[in-house]
Amino acid sequence: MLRKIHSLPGLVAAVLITVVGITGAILSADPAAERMGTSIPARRNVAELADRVLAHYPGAEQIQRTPSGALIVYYQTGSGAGVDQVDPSSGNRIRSYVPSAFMRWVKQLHRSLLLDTTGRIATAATAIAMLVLCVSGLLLLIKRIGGWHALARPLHGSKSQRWHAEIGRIAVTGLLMSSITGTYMSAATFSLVSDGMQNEPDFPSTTSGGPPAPVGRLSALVATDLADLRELVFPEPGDAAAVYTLRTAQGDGYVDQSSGALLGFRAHGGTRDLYELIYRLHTGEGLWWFGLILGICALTSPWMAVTGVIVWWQRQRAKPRFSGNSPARSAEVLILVGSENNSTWGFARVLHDALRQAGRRVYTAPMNQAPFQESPARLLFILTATYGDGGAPSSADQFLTLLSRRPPDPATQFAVLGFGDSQFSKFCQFAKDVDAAFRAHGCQPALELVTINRQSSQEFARWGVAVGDMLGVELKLEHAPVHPQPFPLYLQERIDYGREESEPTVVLRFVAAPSSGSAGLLDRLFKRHRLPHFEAGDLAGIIPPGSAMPRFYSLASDSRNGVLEICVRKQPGGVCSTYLHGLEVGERIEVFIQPNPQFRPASGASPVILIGAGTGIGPLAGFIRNNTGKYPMYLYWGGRDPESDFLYEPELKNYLADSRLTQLHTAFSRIDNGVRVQTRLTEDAENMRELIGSGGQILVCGSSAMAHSVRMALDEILAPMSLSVQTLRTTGRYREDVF
Ligand SMILES: Cc1cc2nc3c(=O)[nH]c(=O)nc-3n(C[C@H](O)[C@H](O)[C@H](O)COP(=O)(O)O)c2cc1C
Repeated sequence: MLRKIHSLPGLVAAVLITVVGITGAILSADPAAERMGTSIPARRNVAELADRVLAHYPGAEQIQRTPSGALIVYYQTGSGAGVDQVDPSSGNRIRSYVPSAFMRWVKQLHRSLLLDTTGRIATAATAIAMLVLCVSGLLLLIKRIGGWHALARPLHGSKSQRWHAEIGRIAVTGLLMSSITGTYMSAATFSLVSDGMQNEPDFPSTTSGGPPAPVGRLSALVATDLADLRELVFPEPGDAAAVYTLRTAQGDGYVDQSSGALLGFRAHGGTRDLYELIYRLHTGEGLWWFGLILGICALTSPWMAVTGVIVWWQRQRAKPRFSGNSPARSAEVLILVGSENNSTWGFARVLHDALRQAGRRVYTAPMNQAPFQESPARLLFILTATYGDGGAPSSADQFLTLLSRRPPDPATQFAVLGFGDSQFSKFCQFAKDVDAAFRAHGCQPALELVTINRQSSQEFARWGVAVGDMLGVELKLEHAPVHPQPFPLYLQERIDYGREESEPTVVLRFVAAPSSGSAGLLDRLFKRHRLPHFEAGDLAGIIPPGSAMPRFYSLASDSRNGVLEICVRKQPGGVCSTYLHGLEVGERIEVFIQPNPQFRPASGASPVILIGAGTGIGPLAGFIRNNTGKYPMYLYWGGRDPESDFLYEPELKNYLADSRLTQLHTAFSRIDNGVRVQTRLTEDAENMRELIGSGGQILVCGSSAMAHSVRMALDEILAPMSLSVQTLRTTGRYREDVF
C-alpha cells in the first residue's frame, strides 16, 4: 500500500516535479545574489534614509526594502519615471533596478507553468504530490532499512534503487520543507487559508494640516528602525491633507507630514506573520542561505524523478505473471510468496510448474493474500525473502497476523524456504520467524527450514530434490534467472597449481578477442579493450555446456586491467570447474557479469584487512593489484602447501615490493605444524586490534567454513575493544564473499 502511495504521485507528477524543482533551484540563487550586492548599515532609522534619498532623488515617490535588505527607490524626473537600487547608508544610486526578464519568466514557470489559474492549480497539485512522495518515501526507506536508528546505514539493492534512496535520504528534509511551504502558499493563493493581508489600516479621516516638516525630523520615521522598513510611500507634493504610508515588519500605518505623528497604525496579526515566515522559508528571501540549501535539495528532484521511474519500471518488468493457477477453493497445495523485488517469484514459478507437472492442483499467491479461509489445501510451501533488519518483505508484512487469526490446524503441513543474503547479520530471519510461527500454531513441518544464499540456483535445485522425496515424485527445480547478456572471451593464459593433487587450482586469464591468430591488427587492438565494465570482487557468471544453471566466480581483475581473471579449484564431480580446468589457451567461452558492489574496499586511507583461503584469494589479489594509491592493505591468506599451491606468489611479492601490499601473512595447513588462517589472525591479535582501532575495514573471501572460523577468531580478538564482527558488520566495516 505504502509503495503504491509512493509510486502513483511520483509517476503522475514526475515531469511537473522536475520543472518545479529546477525552476525553484534557479530562483533560490536570486536572494543570495541580491544579498551579496547589499550592505546593511548598523542602526539607522527610516527618517535618516528618507532624508538622504530625497537629497539624491527630489522626485522620490516610494522606497521599498526587499527581504534581502536591498533598497529600491521609485521616482519621477522631468524626463519620466525611474527605479534605482540605492545604497542604504548614503542614499546614493547603485544601479538602475531592472529585474531580469529571465528570472521573471522562471518565476512565472515555477508559480503557474505560464498558464495562469490552470497552471497554479497544477503547481499546487505538484507541491502536494511532492509532500506525499517525501513522507511515503521516508517511511518506505525506514521500513526497508530496519528502523529510524538505521537511517544512515549503507544501502543495498540495485544501482537505481541505491541511488534513489541515497540521494533521497540526503535531500528529503529540504524537499519536505519546500513542499510543505509550497502547499501552504498555494492554499493561500486560492484563499483556502488566510494570508492575513486583509488587515489594512483605516485611512486617517483628519490630519494636522500644517506645513510639511523636513522628512528627517518626522518623529514616527525617526522611531522606525531601517531594518524594520518594508515600504515608505511619499505624500503627493502640494497636498496638505496627504500623508506618508509606512509599512513595517510589525504593522502598517500613516505618518502626518507636518507633525510626524503615527496615524491609524495597525499591527500585523499572527496569520500574516505566519504567512510571511512561510513565504520567507519557501523563497529564501531574507534567509538567503536557507533558500540556497532548499535550492540544492530541489535540484535533486529531476534525479529522483528519473531514478524513481527506473525503479518502478524494473519492478514492473520483474512482476510475476501467473497463469495456470488452480482455483484456491480446489487447490491441494498453496505456494505463498514473500518478496520485495520480485526475484523470489521466479523460484515460485518453477516450483509451481513442477508441482503441476507432477499432477498437483496448485494455487500461488503473495503471503499477504494467503487464502486461508477459502482453500482446503493442507500442504503449504512458503518462499520468502528477508528485508530491513531481518524483517518482512512488502508482500508478506501482514502474514504473521493473518496466520495468527487462522484456527490452529495440526493437519496442515508446511515447508519454509528462505531467500536472503549472508552478508546481512539477520540472514533469512523472516523465514525463520515464519517457520517458528507455523510450529507455534500447531502445524507440522513437512521439511525443515532451508535457507538460500543470494538466489543460488544450485541450493534451490537441492531443496527441490528434498521436496520430491517428501512427495514421492521426481521433482527437477531448474531455475535460470534472467541474466545480463553474455559476451565472448578467449583464454589468454592459465597458471596451474597443484596439478598432481586431486583438487588442483587454476588461474584463468581471458581477453575479449584472440591475442593472436587471423584477426587484423586494428581488430586485435580494439577488441582487446571491448570488455564490459566490471570490478574486482564482482561475479563472473559462466554456464557450462549441458547445463542451464550458471556458476559464479569472484573476479580477480578490473576491466581496466584488460583481462578477466578468475581463480578456480576443481571440485570433485563439479560440472563447471571441470569444464574450466579443461580449457586450452585460445578457447572461447561466454561470460556475464553480476555486480557485487557490497564486496569492495572502502575508499580512503583507513587500513584494509583482507582475509581469505584457497581460491578466495582471487578478488583480494584484484583489490591489491588496483591499490595504486598504495593505501595500507594487509593480507592474511591460508593455503595448503607452499610448494604446490601458493596462489599468486610472484604477484604478491611484487605488490609487497612496490607497497601496494603492506604486509603478507600466510598460513599453510599441509606442512609440518601446519596452521589455518584464523590461527594467524589470533597470533597477530595485537596488530589486528591496532588496525581496527584506526578505522580498518575487513573483507573476507573463501568457503563458508573458513568464514565461520574467522568470525569466531575475530570475535575473540575484538572482545577487549568491546567490539564484535557483528558491530563492524552493521557499520559496513566487515564484509564477506562466501561460497
Ligand atoms: C535493502 C535490503 C535489505 C535486505 N535485508 C536482508 C536481511 O536482513 N537478511 C537477509 O538474509 N537478506 C536481506 N536482503 C537480501 C534479500 O532478502 C535477498 O536478496 C532476496 O533474494 C531478495 O528477494 P526478492 O527479490 O524477492 O525481494 C536484503 C536485501 C536488500 C536489498
